[in-house]
Amino acid sequence: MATAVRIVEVGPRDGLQNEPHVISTAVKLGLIERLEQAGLRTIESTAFVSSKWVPQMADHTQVLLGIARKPGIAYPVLVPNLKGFEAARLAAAEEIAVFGSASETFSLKNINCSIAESLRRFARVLEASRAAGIRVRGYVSCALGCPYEGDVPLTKVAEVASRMFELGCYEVSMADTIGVGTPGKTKAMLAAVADRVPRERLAGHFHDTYGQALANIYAALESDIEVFDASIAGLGGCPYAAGASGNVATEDLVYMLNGLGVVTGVDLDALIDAGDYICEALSIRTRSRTALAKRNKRLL
Ligand SMILES: CC(=O)SCCNC(=O)CCNC(=O)[C@H](O)C(C)(C)COP(=O)(O)OP(=O)(O)OC[C@H]1O[C@@H](n2cnc3c(N)ncnc32)[C@H](O)[C@@H]1OP(=O)(O)O
Ligand SMILES: CC(=O)CC(=O)O
Repeated sequence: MATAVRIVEVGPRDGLQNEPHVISTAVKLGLIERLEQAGLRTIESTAFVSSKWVPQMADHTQVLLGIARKPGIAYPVLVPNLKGFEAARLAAAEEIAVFGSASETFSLKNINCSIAESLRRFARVLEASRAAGIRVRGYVSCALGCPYEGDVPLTKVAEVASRMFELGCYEVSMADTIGVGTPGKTKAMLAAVADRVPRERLAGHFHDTYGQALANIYAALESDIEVFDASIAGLGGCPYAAGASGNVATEDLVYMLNGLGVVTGVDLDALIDAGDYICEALSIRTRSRTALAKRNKRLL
């Protein structure tokens, strides 16, 4: 099992894209700053998608240009196509993430095109990124199930992941978009994908709908995965996956990894402060069990 894990914080993007309460650019920037202060070194900051589809990300350019960037910290942004790439490049993006799906129906609902067409779009984005010196991460949504199709064949999951890797994504994050996976299914999915993509180039992205996210991450750790996406306060969800809950809370992931003696470089107390900040701005209660325990019960 890994002795150190890299956490990709997706709160400012995944965490906020589905919140009915649209928050200001200034608060988003305040959140990113607090996440940096907590020690996170990869912070997915916004999405260059259509503001008609996802109004919560409409201020993407102001967010990316507004970050007081620190050396050693990556601020990837979601990009679905060349139009998004151009806008991200003009906002001086240094890293982007393309996002495909293993389910045909989810691809159509989420990005309005087939899987094959999405891969053609990503090929063009990766070519332009190479020319511009921009790093590209990849996502495969519905790796453990689809809200429209149910089970997704592992051959399809592995095929899409390997295509994204071959196109030049430096890392491919395998996403349980609707949080239906269990540890056994997680291991089987990772084994199928690892036949085609080196394990050290894979990451895990787990939503917590059925309360399985940490268990799935533990299974992924046992499968030699060393990079995990997480969202502050357990925020998150996708507008095209109704009923799915937030991502694994970053606070809960750090608490578990601390207990395992796995190094993350993240300070739990500072992380909980960042969670308080965004929950107050959204007028919601945190979904992190660790933050609740520390704040409400004053344990430890
Ligand atoms: C699992 C997850 O959580 S993934 C994250 C959540 N999902 C998302 O963010 C995806 C949201 N989806 C989208 O933004 C859209 O489906 C897109 C941009 C990917 C494609 O949309 P389409 O309507 O098929 O794009 P199309 O190329 O036909 O253009 C239609 C309009 O969108 C605009 N558009 C296309 N791409 C972009 C973009 N990247 N950014 C902003 N606007 C865009 C076009 O200019 C056009 O605008 P108009 O209607 O004013 O003329
Ligand atoms: C891009 C993502 O956010 C991945 C997913 O949850 O499917």
